[in-house]
Amino acid sequence: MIGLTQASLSFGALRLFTGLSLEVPRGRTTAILGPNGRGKTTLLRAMLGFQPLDRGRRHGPAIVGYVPQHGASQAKLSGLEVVTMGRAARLGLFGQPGVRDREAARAALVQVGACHLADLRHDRMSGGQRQMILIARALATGSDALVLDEPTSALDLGNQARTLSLIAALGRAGDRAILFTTHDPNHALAVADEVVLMMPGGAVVHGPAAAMITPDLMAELYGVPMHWVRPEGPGSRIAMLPAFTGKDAA
Ligand SMILES: Nc1ncnc2c1ncn2[C@@H]1O[C@H](COP(=O)(O)OP(=O)(O)OP(=O)(O)O)[C@@H](O)[C@H]1O
Repeated sequence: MIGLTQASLSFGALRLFTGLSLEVPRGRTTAILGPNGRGKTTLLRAMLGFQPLDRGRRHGPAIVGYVPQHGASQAKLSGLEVVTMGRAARLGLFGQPGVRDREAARAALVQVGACHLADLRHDRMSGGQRQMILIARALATGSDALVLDEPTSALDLGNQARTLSLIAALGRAGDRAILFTTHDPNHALAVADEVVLMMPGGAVVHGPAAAMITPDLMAELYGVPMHWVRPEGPGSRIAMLPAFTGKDAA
């Protein structure tokens, strides 16, 4: 569906990836993890076809639903108007959205549970509301591929949970290739089938989420010890946390 074949990219001495082959098929969800500045956004942009490669090939649909990191507010546009912008790539140069485009936008709002935001100005929405509108805009493209750059990073815990549940539900529907970046291994483990680790030093490894989200690999990725926390009780979920010295240190 969407992927790279034998792809290499460096910025001067900074080697982002070399000979990387990565495929996100329809019905699968892939998460990308790596330290700050390692190249996660650039890898997404390469998958989208926005970032030229030094070597190798990108393949995928011409139209991809894209949710950028900290998506800018679309001043003065209503929620529905922002979502309708997702149809732009399907209109001609001077084309105006028609009935089908407005229907697609409304359907996307329903899908993310944000109909109540249709008439609210995007620049007056909270961060979580804006994010739902930007995800709806990506869905309104009608693309089979959905790419999200740190979709939870600016959100409170409630909105993180809602956004993760939505991505997981879209994944379970099985009709899209989904790719997202995250700084939280727990989010990757809960939502993704496959995980890509952009290791310090230039290596990129990928595989099934359960094989990639381990204390050893996470410690190597982030440079701090990591450990599992196994809570008890119904509804609890195993979590991976970094070890650090807190106020209770001896
Ligand atoms: N067009 C460019 N030319 C040169 N360097 C670039 C270019 N685009 C990005 N970089 C550099 O590539 C590196 C990776 O940036 P990128 O934004 O992809 O990292 P990231 O892993 O998404 O970071 P973060 O977790 O902080 O969001 C950074 O050092 C950045 O400055």
